[in-house]
Amino acid sequence: MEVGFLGLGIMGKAMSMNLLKNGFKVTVWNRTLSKCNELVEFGASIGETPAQVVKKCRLTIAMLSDPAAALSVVFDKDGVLEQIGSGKGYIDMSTVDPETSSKISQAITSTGGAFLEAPVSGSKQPAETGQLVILAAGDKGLYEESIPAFDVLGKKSFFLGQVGNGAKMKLVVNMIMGSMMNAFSEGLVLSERSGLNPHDLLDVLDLGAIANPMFRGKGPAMLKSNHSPAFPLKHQQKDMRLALALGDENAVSMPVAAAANEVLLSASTRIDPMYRTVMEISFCELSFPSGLASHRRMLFWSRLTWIDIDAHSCQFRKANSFKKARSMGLGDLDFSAVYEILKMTKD
Ligand SMILES: NC(=O)C1=CN([C@@H]2O[C@H](COP(=O)(O)OP(=O)(O)OC[C@H]3O[C@@H](n4cnc5c(N)ncnc54)[C@H](OP(=O)(O)O)[C@@H]3O)[C@@H](O)[C@H]2O)C=CC1
Ligand SMILES: O=CCCC(=O)O
Repeated sequence: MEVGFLGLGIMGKAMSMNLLKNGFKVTVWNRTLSKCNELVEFGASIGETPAQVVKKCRLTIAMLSDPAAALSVVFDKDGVLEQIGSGKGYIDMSTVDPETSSKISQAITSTGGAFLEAPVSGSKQPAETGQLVILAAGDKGLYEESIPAFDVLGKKSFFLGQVGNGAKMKLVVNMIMGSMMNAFSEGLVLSERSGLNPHDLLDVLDLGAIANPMFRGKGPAMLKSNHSPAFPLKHQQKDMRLALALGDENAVSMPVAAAANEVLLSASTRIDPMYRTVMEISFCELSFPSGLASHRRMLFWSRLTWIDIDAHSCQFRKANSFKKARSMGLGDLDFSAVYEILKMTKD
């Protein structure tokens, strides 16, 4: 079976690799085209544009960051719409809102093409091992045709009916998950500050009624301040924002989710630009290694107080290397980094 794959981020790379390893012919495209090279080593072909991929493949899967990316890949020049039509199927597995999904669906089906939304539950590791949970909705015929691919990508597929239901289910799940991560992080900070050993807390939680794979998997790494990204913070905030909008549309008050969103939002909008500034400071520090002159220069560049510099230099030290730190913001770290933010705001 030949499939196209658009978007080779954390998830798309793992999923397309999985398809290749299981005997599928895969043609890949990514906005940053160089990311296709690793897949080519495993037998993938490259399409230079989304339109080229769709032209070549009867079935094309997309795994893109957010609604803007999902729309751009379909509607922009050289996009999916230029080549989709009767006899071809498009499956968007990105996490987006129901409106985005419906807009894409209408455009695809108006050409005679078939559309399925199929967001997934599960992160980097389940994507690598084919253990995702697939939340499909839309064209039932396309769903059935896609089952061989879904069987490789996931451990269970749900068909949830009309377009929008897959997106809604995914947003509800991630709204719960984002609130859980915030509560978990607060619990870890509270245990530390009140004189308990947070490792004991992990053991206690794991033996009780709220034990779950997320606390078990992420807890020990969080206590080591290891937040290498599986599910980026910026995507969790996007999902929380979209879930809150869904709550608003349905007159559901969600104060817990709204509070969790505030923490996620402050991470990506308030702290992230400061974090980037620290990267600039560090460049200065390299150019002017010591003395008052360099300090003044740093202050001039950053427009922050010394206290800010100290606080954010701590964040800089958490990045594994200077090169990595330069190219990352906090939003690119795993969503478990919300723990660091809660620690900082409670300092
Ligand atoms: N990571 C996870 O645990 C999970 C993620 N998801 C969802 O899956 C989707 C992908 O997540 P993930 O792989 O982690 O994200 P990444 O940030 O790792 O990858 C995002 C992908 O989208 C592409 N992209 C971003 N903006 C555009 C644009 N304007 N036009 C074209 N391509 C664009 C990126 O291209 P480029 O390389 O050029 O930047 C990259 O291929 C998201 O919707 C996320 O919410 C769902 C379940 C789990
Ligand atoms: O959307 C991301 C979900 C991450 C997970 O299920 O662990």
